[in-house]
Amino acid sequence: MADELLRVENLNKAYGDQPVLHDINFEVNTGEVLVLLGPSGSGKSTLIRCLNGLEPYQSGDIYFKGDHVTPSSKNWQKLRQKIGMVFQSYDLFPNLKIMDNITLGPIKVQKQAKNVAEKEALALLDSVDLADYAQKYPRELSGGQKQRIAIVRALALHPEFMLFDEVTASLDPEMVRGVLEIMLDLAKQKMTMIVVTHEMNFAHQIANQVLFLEEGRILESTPGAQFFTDPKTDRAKEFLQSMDF
Ligand SMILES: Nc1ncnc2c1ncn2[C@@H]1O[C@H](COP(=O)(O)OP(=O)(O)OP(=O)(O)O)[C@@H](O)[C@H]1O
Repeated sequence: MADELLRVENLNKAYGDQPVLHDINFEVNTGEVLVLLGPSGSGKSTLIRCLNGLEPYQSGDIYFKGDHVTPSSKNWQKLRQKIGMVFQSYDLFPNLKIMDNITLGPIKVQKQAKNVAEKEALALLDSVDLADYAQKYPRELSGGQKQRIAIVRALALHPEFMLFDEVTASLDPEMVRGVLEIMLDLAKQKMTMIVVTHEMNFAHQIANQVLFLEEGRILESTPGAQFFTDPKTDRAKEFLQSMDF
């Protein structure tokens, strides 16, 4: 397919002798948002971590823009540079100011000139209404602000797609909206994303495609618009009900 960005074929993953992902197959097209849903322990985080090379997997194939990538290969390094990842815990460096947290990667890894990296960081900070915080330390920010910085830090590396793993799960309710709005904006700008979330209204708004996992298997792969109005499986219906959707 012309605009296919990522394809996963028959991915299997076990922790020790406990299988956690079984024959996972899916693809994501450029500009699309794939939302992973499923009960706790169904394997969503593990799948995201396999895609980013944080977890080895036992078998299966991953293709990026049609190229086969394997964790031991050079092109895997290239793939990782194209991926922006944001986790539940923001992982900002506590001893670095916000500006330095954001520009560290662009300067050290991508060899950008400091003034160029800082100019872009300021523009990104401005886009999330945090330009005034450039010279502050992470401890001076709220959880929601830190998470917005974590997103900006990932964007500063010019990723071709973004992985978001429950980025609002540890935030106070009043902080959640600001972070989700940034993700909705990114979707409008056609950033390709894979998103794990427990926020069903947000998932409904953002998903082009939903993968519903249970016990490490994809029970359904359904267009977002349909999943939330007419899921294919009873398990997905029960799941949505359990999430008060
Ligand atoms: N590092 C690990 N070592 C061993 N087992 C693990 C490890 N990480 C996860 N698991 C197991 O793998 C399975 C899938 O976990 P995973 O965290 O991927 O689920 P999840 O769908 O993201 O759950 P949640 O919604 O609660 O975050 C679970 O049975 C979990 O206990």
